[in-house]
Amino acid sequence: MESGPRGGSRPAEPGPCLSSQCGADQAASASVLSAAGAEPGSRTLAVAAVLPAGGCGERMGVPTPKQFCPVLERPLISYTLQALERACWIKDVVVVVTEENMQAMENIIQKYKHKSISLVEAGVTRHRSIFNGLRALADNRLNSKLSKPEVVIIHDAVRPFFDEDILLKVVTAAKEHGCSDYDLEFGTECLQLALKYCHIKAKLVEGSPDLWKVTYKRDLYAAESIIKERISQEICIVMDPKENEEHIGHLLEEILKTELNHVQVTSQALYNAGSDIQQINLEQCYNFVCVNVKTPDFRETQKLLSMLEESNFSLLYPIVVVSAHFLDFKLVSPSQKMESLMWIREFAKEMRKKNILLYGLLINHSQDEQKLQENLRQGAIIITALIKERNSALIGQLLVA
Ligand SMILES: Nc1ccn([C@@H]2O[C@H](COP(=O)(O)OP(=O)(O)OP(=O)(O)O)[C@@H](O)[C@H]2O)c(=O)n1
Ligand SMILES: O=P(O)(O)OC[C@@H](O)[C@@H](O)[C@@H](O)CO
Repeated sequence: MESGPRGGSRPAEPGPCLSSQCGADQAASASVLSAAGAEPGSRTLAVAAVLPAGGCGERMGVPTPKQFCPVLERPLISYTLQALERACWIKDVVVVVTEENMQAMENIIQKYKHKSISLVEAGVTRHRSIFNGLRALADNRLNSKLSKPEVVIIHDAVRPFFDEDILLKVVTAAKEHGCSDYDLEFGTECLQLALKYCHIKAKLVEGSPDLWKVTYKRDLYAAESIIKERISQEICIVMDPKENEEHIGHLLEEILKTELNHVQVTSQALYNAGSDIQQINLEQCYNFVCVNVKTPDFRETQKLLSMLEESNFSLLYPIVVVSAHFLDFKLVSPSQKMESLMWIREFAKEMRKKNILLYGLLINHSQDEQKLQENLRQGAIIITALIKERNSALIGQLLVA
């Protein structure tokens, strides 16, 4: 964290936060930042961020620099940018990358629709990279769009987990606090450098445990597990309200709630294929179970898939769709149904290209209430595993409960 030169600010642009929270949070954060501002009239503080991303990740031991390593098929740095973009009050983000990775970084920005980003060439050490980023902000030489900030957040591109609160704390402290000898003695090398070369007073703010840095290969696995867990907290069951799908759908909902007592399970009806997905409040949900009871078997699944395809919900995270088919195995054997269900294999390949993981599940719709409960429980276990694992090797498979 460094204090930057004073200057104006341009309107904040929300990043690709799929959440509608951005607006409300922005207002709350803006008032905190205004309060932190020393100027009369509660002017909002001009804040920018520099992300050093010019390292080669030697300790990771893989040829790709760790900031570009895929986590659930999206480069790690994109998660860090996404987390920064939740703080809509950060006006500009300068990402510092090596010349050879400049194009790769441009592609990431374009693909994941990151906003307000400028690229600067890295230096041979982390501190030189940071210096290049700061200089670009100070000189305003990158392009006329960059505004001179009062506070600059410096955040390693390889620390993808943090929330807006810690950013606010650090920014507020940067504005408010003077030097603490203790922090300078026992803080990081950055604080020493700030004092030695810039005579800038610094304050150490305690971070949260999730601020850890991806350094070794095991950290990439940990990051992937954390992300998988975060996006598995909500399941939406989709069914047709007019058919007996509703009844079986609610039974499945109850059992999933019991199996996964910390996970939010909701149910939704899809009224017609053309309806806007936002209207049915499926935002921020990355897991769907479609209940198909009557023929044509895939009506609900197809409706949902076309809605998901139209939306961009799968841009940032892979979406799991489980197409659940209820058959009474006494009346219709799974093998009889197999042929019509084979479409799922081809369809799943298509969906995969859109980052939607489609799985099939046959549940024995037994007339015996106790057996049905048992089958639903087994189905719930399979659904849970599919959602938690997000295994792309299993897409298009028909699992049986
Ligand atoms: N010349 C450098 C070196 C590092 N970094 C960045 O500084 C952050 C933290 O550094 P570190 O974890 O040490 O990254 P690497 O230098 O890539 O890793 P290693 O030391 O294992 O080579 C990373 O985002 C890294 O890309 C940078 O911008 N420029
Ligand atoms: O080389 P290490 O992994 O110990 O740390 C790199 C640090 O310099 C870097 O992460 C800064 O954020 C610490 O101030």
